[in-house]
Amino acid sequence: MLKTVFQDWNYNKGNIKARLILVGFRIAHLAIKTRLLFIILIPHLIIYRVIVEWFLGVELPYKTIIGKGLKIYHGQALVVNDGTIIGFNCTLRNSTTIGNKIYMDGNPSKSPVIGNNVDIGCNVSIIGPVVIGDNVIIGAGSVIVKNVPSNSIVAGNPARVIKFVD
Ligand SMILES: CC(C)(COP(=O)(O)OP(=O)(O)OC[C@H]1O[C@@H](n2cnc3c(N)ncnc32)[C@H](O)[C@@H]1OP(=O)(O)O)[C@@H](O)C(=O)NCCC(=O)NCCS
Ligand SMILES: CC(=O)OC[C@H](N)C(=O)O
Repeated sequence: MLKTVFQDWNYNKGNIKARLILVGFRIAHLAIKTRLLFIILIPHLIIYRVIVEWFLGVELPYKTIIGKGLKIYHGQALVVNDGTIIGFNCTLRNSTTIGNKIYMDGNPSKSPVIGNNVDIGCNVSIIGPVVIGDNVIIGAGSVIVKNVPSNSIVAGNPARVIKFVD
């Protein structure tokens, strides 16, 4: 866990806000490991929620699974559903939502699964049980409701592949 914290720290050089959010998140995430850790971490979970969610406007729930080396640029209005899985070396930006959808029968869908080295532009919505491959760039303002292949650049609403990268 310390290795992950150091990697996040290095990846967010000069970005004190992202560093604060990620140290808080990594500690909070330990609460999923055991019931005892959850109980010990209750004060931290409350402080994390109030500072990061209410004051900084970033909803990164402690249950979310996120690989090391996450970058958060301009962390405003960033909302991630707690069932989301994000790989390593990914980037999140402002005004982005990663979440599920509610079907007509009232049941929620699964949340997105995002691969490694995925750079998500600003104002992006990734909704539903979609899988995003590795080495992907998602253009600003994209709406993603379908799977995205690895090694691609996608953009638009609905998002489409605009390029494949080597
Ligand atoms: C997606 C992105 C990486 C593509 O960059 P690129 O590889 O240089 O692509 P190009 O500028 O050559 O554009 C290729 C085509 O995709 C379109 N396109 C590019 N970005 C787009 C976007 N965000 N939404 C819709 N279409 C887009 C272009 O209009 C162009 O279409 P055309 O071939 O019909 O003319 C980039 O445009 C982008 O959106 N990056 C996000 C960065 C970001 O969020 N910055 C904000 C910082 S807070
Ligand atoms: C708003 C802006 O251009 O930010 C640049 C920043 N490096 C990013 O990619 O998020």
